[in-house]
Amino acid sequence: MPHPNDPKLRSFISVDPASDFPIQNLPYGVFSSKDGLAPRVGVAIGDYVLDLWQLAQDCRIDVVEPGVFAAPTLNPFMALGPKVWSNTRARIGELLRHDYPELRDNEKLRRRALVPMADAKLHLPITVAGYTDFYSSKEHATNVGVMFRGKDNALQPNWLHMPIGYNGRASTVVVSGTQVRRPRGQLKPPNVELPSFGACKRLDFELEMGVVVGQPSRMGEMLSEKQAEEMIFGFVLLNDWSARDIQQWEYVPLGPFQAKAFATSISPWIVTREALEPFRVHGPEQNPTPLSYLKQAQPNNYDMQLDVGLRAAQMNEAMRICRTNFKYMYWSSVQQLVHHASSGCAMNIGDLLGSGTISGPEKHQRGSLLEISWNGTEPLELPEGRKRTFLEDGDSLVMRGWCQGDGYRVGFGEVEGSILPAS
Ligand SMILES: O=C(O)/C=C/C(=O)CC(=O)CC(=O)O
Ligand SMILES: [Ca+2]
Ligand SMILES: [Mg+2]
Repeated sequence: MPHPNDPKLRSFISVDPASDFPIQNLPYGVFSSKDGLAPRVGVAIGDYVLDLWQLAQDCRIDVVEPGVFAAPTLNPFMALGPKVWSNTRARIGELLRHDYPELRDNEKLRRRALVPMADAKLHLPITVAGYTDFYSSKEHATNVGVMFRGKDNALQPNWLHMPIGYNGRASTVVVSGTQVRRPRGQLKPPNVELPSFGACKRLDFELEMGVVVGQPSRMGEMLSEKQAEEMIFGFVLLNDWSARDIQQWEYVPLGPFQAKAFATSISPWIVTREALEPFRVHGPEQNPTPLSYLKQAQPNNYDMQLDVGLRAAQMNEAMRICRTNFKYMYWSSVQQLVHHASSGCAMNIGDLLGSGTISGPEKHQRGSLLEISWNGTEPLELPEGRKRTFLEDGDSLVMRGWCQGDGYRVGFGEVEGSILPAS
């Protein structure tokens, strides 16, 4: 049997080379369709969603209990562990191959199991157990540090020794397409003496990737690089919406709180770690050498292109405002997970780890408006004379990500959200 990542594989379903969802990808999600059935587990292939519950009911995927695919969340499937994840993906890849007749030639089953993407509603794919957000792009941390604390205190002394993070809110993680209401909070601009409570005036996005943790670790247990890697089920695109004015006033000394608690958006498709395997690369050199528990024996970064578009209410299409790459991250997702468990903190199935804002060395690689507009001092020019320092009501933000293979791409689709006025 060919390897499920083989670039030569083709499906009997025709897939455009520019599609994010060729047979080499097979990302998992939760969907419902016009048939009135409850939300269940599916896999994206070209312009279709493959209904895994229908396939399993028909005994076509015997590696798992059909019940796990009837669930409105991937948590029960993730609980089965990496061997089952891998065997299931291999079996789905086999069923979709152009030279494998079992599904290809069974018209009745095909009609039940292949739902046009256009008819599918995509749901939040996991029950988010906990949400942690890191701060692992050196370029982003330096830019924010310069703006918030000045050039001499930009990177704090701990930053080069460990992945810095904070515990965020799982309760407000939403799926792409969910509208985001402008938050209210305490504001105290530097030139004003006392704080007031009101609508955020400096609403921002943050371009991030999210790691979906698919296996638990025990309280008190440390993780090796290998153990941490094997706990990672896959990745999603993540937008850590941020209220910069609330953040600037509240963050000392415990870090972001309400500024980042009102909404975090993720893409509906989880691209598996296994599908990203061919795109592994080394991250930037780490100097000083990390303490031994954080050392990496293998490359744990990914060559993944990322772009962000902004569409104001009056614009027909989004304008690209950032183009960067996940490979620039200083601390890898594996190091973040190892560090997260290093005190004995238990990890749960369904934990979501934000990578931290992904910026890069160049100006066009800045992953937030805070950096793009340099704290509001260099407005971004949109078509027809419009300008932006931060997000306005009605603005829509779209993030995309993909790894480019030879003649195909392994992509994430998009995470989109638009801004509603404060209530
Ligand atoms: O105070 C600071 O230095 C800034 C902290 C953040 O903005 C937290 C955050 O979300 C980090 C990130 O996404 O990289
Ligand atoms: Ca963030
Ligand atoms: Mg958030």
